[in-house]
Amino acid sequence: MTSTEFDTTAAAFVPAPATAYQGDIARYWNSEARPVNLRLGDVDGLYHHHYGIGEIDTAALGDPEDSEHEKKLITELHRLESAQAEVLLDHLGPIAPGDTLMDAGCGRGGSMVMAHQRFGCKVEGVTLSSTQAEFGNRRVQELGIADHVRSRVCNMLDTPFANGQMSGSWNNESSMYVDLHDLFAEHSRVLKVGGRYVTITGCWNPRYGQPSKWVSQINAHFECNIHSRREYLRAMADNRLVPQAVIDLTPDTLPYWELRATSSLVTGIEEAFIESYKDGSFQYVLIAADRV
Ligand SMILES: C[S@@+](CC[C@H](N)C(=O)[O-])C[C@H]1O[C@@H](n2cnc3c(N)ncnc32)[C@H](O)[C@@H]1O
Ligand SMILES: CC(C)=CCC/C(C)=C/COP(=O)(O)OP(=O)(O)O
Ligand SMILES: [Mg+2]
Repeated sequence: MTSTEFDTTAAAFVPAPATAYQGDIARYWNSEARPVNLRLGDVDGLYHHHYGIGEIDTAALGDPEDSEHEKKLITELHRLESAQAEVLLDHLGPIAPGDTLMDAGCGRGGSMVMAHQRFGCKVEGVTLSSTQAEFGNRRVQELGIADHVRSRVCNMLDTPFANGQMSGSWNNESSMYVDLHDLFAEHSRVLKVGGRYVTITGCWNPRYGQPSKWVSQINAHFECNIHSRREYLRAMADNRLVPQAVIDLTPDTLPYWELRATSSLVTGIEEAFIESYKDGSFQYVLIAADRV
């Protein structure tokens, strides 16, 4: 094994879940195969489990009566999901090819591939799902980048990485499955001083008062526990993560949801996202923080 290669035996090891809840989440993602995720990923081989941002390209969508319309709609939804990951990566700051990044809750690995393609760096992903880790590792083998990008089955609250090993780390729609104090303690441990942490997440808005019925519906749909914006900022402050940018992406994600609601790939959760974003009870937020 050369110094640039990963030890793939570590990627194949599947530990027992730390809690019964984590076992539920592992089972959930092991059996997930929704067309809204797989058909979008098939567009260019980047498989995401997050949502999209940006304006709809109506010219690319063309005429709704066109026989190719559904295919164009899928391509457009996928473009918006990749645009979301690009915005997350924009906020990591300068990353060098010799750096390592951590993707906490990496899903099928689309964001990790994009990070490597942009920075040339190593990317370590952790997910509770062995199906997702195998999928991600197969994909990077096909792309010939398995020496730089690796997924493993691992609890993001208790990773095998060394103190200060990471130049940057992120959660892309994966922080609603864990306690935020435990999560940010782990990011703070693995990040070097001066490293950057970024999250894009859905959070309930403290200005609304308490989680709305729509937020409760989203929690039940995904078996997750959405936190408030206040909780994010407090848990970061308690763990040496100092926000450098807090961006409300809610207006940028609404077009994605409104377009998705017209597609054949709807899953039934579209109304809860659209209504909660519109009534102000739920927000789609990016937070970038410096590890100090
Ligand atoms: C909605 S998906 C997001 C996937 C990915 N970040 C993306 O943008 O495509 C949520 C992910 O969080 C992971 N996850 C949830 N709790 C976790 C934990 N305690 N440790 C590691 N991964 C976890 C799940 O396994 C799943 O991969
Ligand atoms: C913003 C919030 C609250 C996200 C919850 C986490 C989640 C399930 C994200 C999308 O995953 P997915 O891409 O598998 O979902 P879907 O099948 O709906 O596209
Ligand atoms: Mg999806």
